[in-house]
Amino acid sequence: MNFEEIIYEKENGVARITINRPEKYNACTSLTLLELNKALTDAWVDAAVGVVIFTGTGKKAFCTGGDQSIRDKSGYAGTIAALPVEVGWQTVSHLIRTIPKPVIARVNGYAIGGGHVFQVVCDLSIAAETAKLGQAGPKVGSFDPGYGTGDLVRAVGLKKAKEIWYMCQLYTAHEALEMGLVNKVVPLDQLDSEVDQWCQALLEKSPTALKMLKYAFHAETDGVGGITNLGVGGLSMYYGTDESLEGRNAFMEKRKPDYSNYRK
Ligand SMILES: CC(C)(COP(=O)(O)OP(=O)(O)OC[C@H]1O[C@@H](n2cnc3c(N)ncnc32)[C@H](O)[C@@H]1OP(=O)(O)O)[C@@H](O)C(=O)NCCC(=O)NCCSC(=O)CCC(=O)c1ccccc1C(=O)O
Repeated sequence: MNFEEIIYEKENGVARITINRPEKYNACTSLTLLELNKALTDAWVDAAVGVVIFTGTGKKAFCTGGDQSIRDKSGYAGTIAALPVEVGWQTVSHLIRTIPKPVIARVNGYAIGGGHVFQVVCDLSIAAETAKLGQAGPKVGSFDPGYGTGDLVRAVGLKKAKEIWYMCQLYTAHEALEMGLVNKVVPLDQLDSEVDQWCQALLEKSPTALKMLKYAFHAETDGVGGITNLGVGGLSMYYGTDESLEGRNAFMEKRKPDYSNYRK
Protein backbone atom coordinates (compact mmCIF):
# COMPACT_ATOMS: atom_id res chain seq x y z
CA MET A 1 0.00 0.00 0.00
CA ASN A 2 1.40 3.40 -0.99
CA PHE A 3 0.72 6.37 1.23
CA GLU A 4 1.84 10.01 1.02
CA GLU A 5 0.84 11.46 4.39
CA ILE A 6 0.92 8.48 6.73
CA ILE A 7 3.25 5.54 7.32
CA TYR A 8 1.64 2.13 7.66
CA GLU A 9 3.66 -0.82 8.98
CA LYS A 10 2.74 -4.32 10.11
CA GLU A 11 5.00 -6.62 12.12
CA ASN A 12 4.47 -9.51 14.54
CA GLY A 13 0.75 -8.94 15.02
CA VAL A 14 1.03 -5.15 15.44
CA ALA A 15 -0.13 -2.60 12.86
CA ARG A 16 1.41 0.85 13.34
CA ILE A 17 -0.28 3.87 11.76
CA THR A 18 1.81 7.07 11.88
CA ILE A 19 0.60 10.47 10.66
CA ASN A 20 3.64 11.71 8.77
CA ARG A 21 3.43 15.51 8.45
CA PRO A 22 5.97 16.62 11.08
CA GLU A 23 6.47 20.06 9.47
CA LYS A 24 2.78 20.72 10.24
CA TYR A 25 2.92 19.05 13.66
CA ASN A 26 1.05 16.12 12.11
CA ALA A 27 -2.02 18.20 11.30
CA CYS A 28 -4.33 16.42 8.84
CA THR A 29 -5.52 17.17 5.32
CA SER A 30 -8.39 15.34 3.64
CA LEU A 31 -5.81 13.03 2.04
CA THR A 32 -4.41 12.17 5.49
CA LEU A 33 -7.90 11.22 6.61
CA LEU A 34 -8.53 9.07 3.53
CA GLU A 35 -5.22 7.28 4.09
CA LEU A 36 -6.04 6.73 7.78
CA ASN A 37 -9.35 5.22 6.69
CA LYS A 38 -7.58 2.88 4.31
CA ALA A 39 -4.94 1.76 6.83
CA LEU A 40 -7.50 1.17 9.59
CA THR A 41 -9.65 -0.87 7.21
CA ASP A 42 -6.64 -2.99 6.24
CA ALA A 43 -5.75 -3.53 9.92
CA TRP A 44 -9.37 -4.55 10.51
CA VAL A 45 -9.46 -7.26 7.82
CA ASP A 46 -5.90 -8.57 8.25
CA ALA A 47 -6.29 -11.56 10.58
CA ALA A 48 -2.57 -11.40 11.41
CA VAL A 49 -3.09 -8.03 13.14
CA GLY A 50 -4.06 -8.19 16.82
CA VAL A 51 -3.29 -4.65 18.00
CA VAL A 52 -3.09 -1.24 16.31
CA ILE A 53 -0.80 1.63 17.36
CA PHE A 54 -1.94 5.13 16.31
CA THR A 55 0.72 7.86 16.48
CA GLY A 56 2.53 10.75 14.78
CA THR A 57 6.03 11.21 13.41
CA GLY A 58 8.72 12.89 15.51
CA LYS A 59 9.02 14.11 19.08
CA LYS A 60 6.83 17.20 18.88
CA ALA A 61 3.32 16.14 17.93
CA PHE A 62 0.90 13.22 17.98
CA CYS A 63 -1.63 15.15 15.85
CA THR A 64 -2.72 18.79 16.00
CA GLY A 65 -6.06 18.25 14.24
CA GLY A 66 -7.04 19.83 10.96
CA ASP A 67 -4.33 21.62 8.96
CA GLN A 68 -5.39 25.25 9.42
CA SER A 69 -3.18 26.47 6.55
CA ILE A 70 -5.34 24.73 3.93
CA ARG A 71 -8.71 25.20 5.56
CA ASP A 72 -11.41 27.09 3.64
CA LYS A 73 -15.20 27.12 3.58
CA SER A 74 -15.27 23.62 2.11
CA GLY A 75 -13.11 22.10 4.85
CA TYR A 76 -9.55 20.74 4.79
CA ALA A 77 -8.52 20.20 1.17
CA GLY A 78 -4.81 20.11 0.25
CA THR A 79 -3.87 17.93 -2.72
CA ILE A 80 -7.42 16.56 -3.00
CA ALA A 81 -10.85 18.17 -2.66
CA ALA A 82 -12.03 18.67 0.91
CA LEU A 83 -13.97 15.78 2.37
CA PRO A 84 -17.20 16.61 4.19
CA VAL A 85 -16.50 16.52 7.95
CA GLU A 86 -18.82 13.53 8.38
CA VAL A 87 -16.77 11.51 5.85
CA GLY A 88 -13.30 12.53 7.00
CA TRP A 89 -12.94 13.05 10.74
CA GLN A 90 -16.00 11.09 11.67
CA THR A 91 -15.18 7.93 9.74
CA VAL A 92 -11.63 7.81 11.12
CA SER A 93 -12.96 8.21 14.68
CA HIS A 94 -15.69 5.67 13.93
CA LEU A 95 -13.19 3.13 12.57
CA ILE A 96 -10.91 3.52 15.60
CA ARG A 97 -13.91 2.87 17.86
CA THR A 98 -15.30 -0.08 15.91
CA ILE A 99 -12.27 -1.98 14.59
CA PRO A 100 -12.55 -5.18 16.68
CA LYS A 101 -8.98 -4.93 17.98
CA PRO A 102 -7.46 -2.69 20.65
CA VAL A 103 -6.11 0.61 19.31
CA ILE A 104 -3.37 2.24 21.42
CA ALA A 105 -2.70 5.97 21.09
CA ARG A 106 1.06 6.51 21.36
CA VAL A 107 0.87 10.14 22.39
CA ASN A 108 4.35 11.41 21.55
CA GLY A 109 3.63 15.15 21.75
CA TYR A 110 0.85 17.66 21.14
CA ALA A 111 -2.62 16.08 20.81
CA ILE A 112 -4.92 18.98 19.96
CA GLY A 113 -8.33 19.50 18.31
CA GLY A 114 -9.20 16.62 16.00
CA GLY A 115 -5.86 15.07 17.03
CA HIS A 116 -7.01 15.04 20.63
CA VAL A 117 -10.32 13.51 19.56
CA PHE A 118 -8.33 10.67 17.95
CA GLN A 119 -6.52 9.95 21.23
CA VAL A 120 -9.81 10.12 23.14
CA VAL A 121 -11.47 7.50 20.91
CA CYS A 122 -8.49 5.10 21.01
CA ASP A 123 -9.04 2.21 23.43
CA LEU A 124 -5.90 2.97 25.44
CA SER A 125 -3.51 5.93 25.55
CA ILE A 126 0.13 5.96 26.58
CA ALA A 127 1.66 9.42 26.69
CA ALA A 128 5.18 10.79 26.84
CA GLU A 129 5.84 13.14 29.78
CA THR A 130 6.37 15.90 27.23
CA ALA A 131 2.93 15.52 25.62
CA LYS A 132 0.36 18.31 25.84
CA LEU A 133 -3.32 17.58 25.30
CA GLY A 134 -6.45 19.62 24.73
CA GLN A 135 -9.18 20.94 22.45
CA ALA A 136 -8.97 24.10 20.33
CA GLY A 137 -12.33 24.13 18.51
CA PRO A 138 -13.99 27.26 19.97
CA LYS A 139 -10.66 29.12 19.54
CA VAL A 140 -10.21 28.28 15.86
CA GLY A 141 -13.85 28.03 14.77
CA SER A 142 -14.70 24.36 15.11
CA PHE A 143 -16.36 21.84 17.43
CA ASP A 144 -16.94 18.11 17.57
CA PRO A 145 -20.55 17.31 18.40
CA GLY A 146 -19.94 13.54 18.32
CA TYR A 147 -17.45 11.13 19.83
CA GLY A 148 -15.09 13.98 20.76
CA THR A 149 -17.61 15.29 23.27
CA GLY A 150 -19.49 12.07 24.18
CA ASP A 151 -16.46 9.86 24.79
CA LEU A 152 -14.65 12.70 26.55
CA VAL A 153 -17.51 13.02 29.06
CA ARG A 154 -17.32 9.31 29.75
CA ALA A 155 -13.55 9.54 30.28
CA VAL A 156 -13.29 12.60 32.51
CA GLY A 157 -16.84 13.54 33.62
CA LEU A 158 -19.15 16.30 32.41
CA LYS A 159 -17.68 19.33 34.20
CA LYS A 160 -14.11 18.54 33.17
CA ALA A 161 -15.16 17.77 29.58
CA LYS A 162 -16.92 21.13 29.35
CA GLU A 163 -13.84 22.87 30.78
CA ILE A 164 -11.63 21.17 28.18
CA TRP A 165 -13.83 22.22 25.26
CA TYR A 166 -14.90 25.69 26.46
CA MET A 167 -11.56 26.92 27.81
CA CYS A 168 -9.24 25.46 25.12
CA GLN A 169 -6.34 25.08 27.57
CA LEU A 170 -3.57 22.57 27.11
CA TYR A 171 -2.95 19.99 29.83
CA THR A 172 0.28 18.21 30.70
CA ALA A 173 0.49 14.44 30.36
CA HIS A 174 0.44 14.08 34.16
CA GLU A 175 -2.70 16.24 34.41
CA ALA A 176 -4.24 14.08 31.68
CA LEU A 177 -3.40 10.95 33.66
CA GLU A 178 -4.92 12.39 36.81
CA MET A 179 -8.23 13.12 35.06
CA GLY A 180 -8.44 9.69 33.36
CA LEU A 181 -7.67 10.98 29.88
CA VAL A 182 -4.67 8.65 29.36
CA ASN A 183 -3.69 5.31 30.88
CA LYS A 184 0.02 5.80 31.52
CA VAL A 185 2.73 8.46 31.31
CA VAL A 186 6.39 7.63 30.72
CA PRO A 187 9.54 9.56 29.76
CA LEU A 188 9.69 10.12 26.00
CA ASP A 189 12.68 7.78 25.60
CA GLN A 190 10.67 4.96 27.20
CA LEU A 191 7.52 5.50 25.14
CA ASP A 192 8.21 2.82 22.53
CA SER A 193 9.25 0.13 25.01
CA GLU A 194 6.15 0.86 27.12
CA VAL A 195 3.84 0.72 24.09
CA ASP A 196 5.55 -2.53 22.99
CA GLN A 197 4.93 -4.08 26.41
CA TRP A 198 1.24 -3.20 26.25
CA CYS A 199 1.03 -4.63 22.71
CA GLN A 200 2.66 -7.89 23.78
CA ALA A 201 0.35 -8.19 26.79
CA LEU A 202 -2.68 -7.65 24.53
CA LEU A 203 -1.43 -10.14 21.92
CA GLU A 204 -1.35 -12.83 24.66
CA LYS A 205 -5.07 -12.33 25.32
CA SER A 206 -8.01 -14.00 23.58
CA PRO A 207 -8.76 -11.91 20.44
CA THR A 208 -12.44 -12.85 20.54
CA ALA A 209 -12.77 -11.81 24.18
CA LEU A 210 -11.08 -8.47 23.40
CA LYS A 211 -13.33 -7.93 20.38
CA MET A 212 -16.54 -8.66 22.28
CA LEU A 213 -15.40 -6.49 25.22
CA LYS A 214 -14.70 -3.58 22.88
CA TYR A 215 -18.19 -3.88 21.39
CA ALA A 216 -19.74 -4.31 24.84
CA PHE A 217 -18.09 -1.12 26.13
CA HIS A 218 -19.87 0.89 23.41
CA ALA A 219 -23.14 -1.08 23.16
CA GLU A 220 -25.04 1.02 25.69
CA THR A 221 -23.96 4.42 24.41
CA ASP A 222 -23.99 3.70 20.66
CA GLY A 223 -27.67 2.78 20.38
CA VAL A 224 -28.65 0.48 17.52
CA GLY A 225 -25.14 0.76 16.04
CA GLY A 226 -23.58 -0.44 19.30
CA ILE A 227 -26.03 -3.31 19.68
CA THR A 228 -25.45 -4.20 16.02
CA ASN A 229 -21.68 -4.47 16.50
CA LEU A 230 -22.14 -6.63 19.58
CA GLY A 231 -24.72 -8.80 17.82
CA VAL A 232 -22.81 -9.13 14.55
CA GLY A 233 -19.68 -9.96 16.57
CA GLY A 234 -21.69 -12.94 17.88
CA LEU A 235 -23.01 -13.72 14.39
CA SER A 236 -19.48 -14.01 12.99
CA MET A 237 -18.74 -16.66 15.65
CA TYR A 238 -22.04 -18.47 14.93
CA TYR A 239 -21.09 -18.68 11.24
CA GLY A 240 -18.11 -20.84 12.22
CA THR A 241 -20.24 -23.46 14.01
CA ASP A 242 -21.54 -26.82 12.74
CA GLU A 243 -25.03 -25.69 13.76
CA SER A 244 -24.94 -22.75 11.36
CA LEU A 245 -23.40 -24.83 8.58
CA GLU A 246 -26.20 -27.42 8.95
CA GLY A 247 -28.57 -24.80 7.46
CA ARG A 248 -26.33 -24.22 4.48
CA ASN A 249 -25.65 -27.97 3.99
CA ALA A 250 -29.36 -28.83 4.12
CA PHE A 251 -30.10 -26.19 1.48
CA MET A 252 -27.37 -27.48 -0.83
CA GLU A 253 -28.45 -31.13 -0.27
CA LYS A 254 -32.12 -30.22 -0.86
CA ARG A 255 -33.26 -31.63 2.50
CA LYS A 256 -34.78 -30.27 5.69
CA PRO A 257 -32.18 -29.00 8.17
CA ASP A 258 -31.75 -31.13 11.31
CA TYR A 259 -30.88 -28.89 14.26
CA SER A 260 -31.86 -31.48 16.91
CA ASN A 261 -28.25 -32.06 17.99
CA TYR A 262 -27.73 -28.40 18.79
CA ARG A 263 -30.46 -27.78 21.39
CA LYS A 264 -28.90 -26.79 24.71
C1 LIG B 1 0.64 22.79 18.64
C2 LIG B 1 1.02 24.21 19.03
C3 LIG B 1 0.52 24.54 20.44
C4 LIG B 1 2.57 24.28 19.02
O1 LIG B 1 3.00 25.57 19.29
P1 LIG B 1 4.55 25.95 19.07
O2 LIG B 1 5.41 24.99 19.79
O3 LIG B 1 4.67 27.39 19.40
O4 LIG B 1 4.84 25.69 17.53
P2 LIG B 1 4.24 26.45 16.25
O5 LIG B 1 5.27 27.35 15.72
O6 LIG B 1 2.91 27.04 16.56
O7 LIG B 1 3.97 25.21 15.27
C5 LIG B 1 5.03 24.58 14.58
C6 LIG B 1 4.68 24.48 13.12
O8 LIG B 1 3.56 23.59 12.98
C7 LIG B 1 2.49 24.27 12.33
N1 LIG B 1 1.21 23.78 12.86
C8 LIG B 1 0.95 23.36 14.10
N2 LIG B 1 -0.32 22.99 14.22
C9 LIG B 1 -0.89 23.17 13.00
C10 LIG B 1 -2.19 22.97 12.47
N3 LIG B 1 -3.19 22.45 13.20
N4 LIG B 1 -2.40 23.30 11.19
C11 LIG B 1 -1.41 23.78 10.41
N5 LIG B 1 -0.15 23.99 10.85
C12 LIG B 1 0.10 23.69 12.12
C13 LIG B 1 2.71 25.74 12.69
O9 LIG B 1 2.06 26.58 11.78
C14 LIG B 1 4.23 25.83 12.58
O10 LIG B 1 4.63 25.87 11.22
P3 LIG B 1 5.50 27.10 10.67
O11 LIG B 1 5.69 26.81 9.22
O12 LIG B 1 6.77 27.05 11.48
O13 LIG B 1 4.70 28.32 10.92
C15 LIG B 1 0.46 25.24 18.03
O14 LIG B 1 1.08 25.04 16.78
C16 LIG B 1 -1.01 25.16 17.84
O15 LIG B 1 -1.76 25.66 18.68
N6 LIG B 1 -1.46 24.57 16.73
C17 LIG B 1 -2.82 24.63 16.25
C18 LIG B 1 -3.69 23.60 16.93
C19 LIG B 1 -5.10 23.74 16.42
O16 LIG B 1 -5.71 24.78 16.53
N7 LIG B 1 -5.60 22.69 15.76
C20 LIG B 1 -6.82 22.70 15.03
C21 LIG B 1 -7.99 22.34 15.93
S1 LIG B 1 -9.51 22.31 15.04
C22 LIG B 1 -9.49 20.76 14.35
O17 LIG B 1 -8.68 19.95 14.59
C23 LIG B 1 -10.57 20.51 13.39
C24 LIG B 1 -10.96 19.14 13.37
C25 LIG B 1 -11.90 18.85 14.48
O18 LIG B 1 -11.78 19.38 15.52
C26 LIG B 1 -12.96 17.90 14.30
C27 LIG B 1 -12.84 16.70 14.93
C28 LIG B 1 -13.83 15.77 14.84
C29 LIG B 1 -14.96 16.06 14.11
C30 LIG B 1 -15.11 17.29 13.50
C31 LIG B 1 -14.10 18.21 13.57
C32 LIG B 1 -14.22 19.45 12.85
O19 LIG B 1 -13.86 19.51 11.64
O20 LIG B 1 -14.63 20.45 13.43
